Amino acid sequence: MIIDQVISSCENFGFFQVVNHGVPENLMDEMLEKVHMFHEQPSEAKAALYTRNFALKSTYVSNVDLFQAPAANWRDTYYCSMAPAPAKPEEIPIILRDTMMEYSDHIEKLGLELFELVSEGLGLKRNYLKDMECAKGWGLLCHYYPECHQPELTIGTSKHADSDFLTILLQDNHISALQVLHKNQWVDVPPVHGALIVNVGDLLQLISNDRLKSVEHMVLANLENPRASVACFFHGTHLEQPTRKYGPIKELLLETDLPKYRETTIDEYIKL
Ligand SMILES: O=C(O)CCC(=O)C(=O)O
Ligand SMILES: [Fe+2]
Repeated sequence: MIIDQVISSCENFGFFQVVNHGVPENLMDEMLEKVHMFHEQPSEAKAALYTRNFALKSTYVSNVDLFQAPAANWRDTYYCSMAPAPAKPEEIPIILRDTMMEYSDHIEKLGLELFELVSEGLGLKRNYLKDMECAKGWGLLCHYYPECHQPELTIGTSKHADSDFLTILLQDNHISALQVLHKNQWVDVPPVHGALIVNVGDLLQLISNDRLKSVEHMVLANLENPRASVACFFHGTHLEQPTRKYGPIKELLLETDLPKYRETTIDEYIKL
């Protein structure tokens, strides 16, 4: 039953919300609280981490794509690489360290379970996506959207689909700012306390040959309060294996169903 629900949500919406996921609710609340605390420190306390050198495993930056994107987002991000080459504990800001390590243990388990469910839902062996190492490379993006005095002129996160296999998103409890595109309409995804959001990313769309669709989403800026979120990106192992190519999974191609994508490296896809 659960497998059917997961797969039909991924096919029809590109995302779903999950409860009873095994991540303790108080840990989720604590994680968000710590993200607020980290970002709400004075700039001097965060300056040492501020960099656009994304080869580093623990970084703080305003707008990852500031110099490439047509417009800036009203958003700052602390990024921490978790696998396969995790940041050293001492590289993680002390405010976030313990909570983040505990949270990431739970998220790793949940991620593996989700890849198992998706594999089975696609009619593949339970370990198929895990064996493809879809769950092997991942990191946490701790976003912060300060309150914005001109929200009608500003966007928190502009429209995009995630450039990964799967994202597990924890969003702040008190603000509805996330929207997903469904049948050409922007639909609010208001926070549900204790729930996590799972997005299909572009790479899962690619390897499933469009059977699953990545979901376009964005975040509105808001006047009243700052908002935090934590996105866990299962982005593959392109840093460690830059030449590895991904294409539609052969077992999913029926006689009438030709590959919609050619094989590509993740770096090539990201550049495009
Ligand atoms: O802050 C959010 O709710 C969404 C963040 C997001 O879309 C992303 O990190 O890709
Ligand atoms: Fe996203």
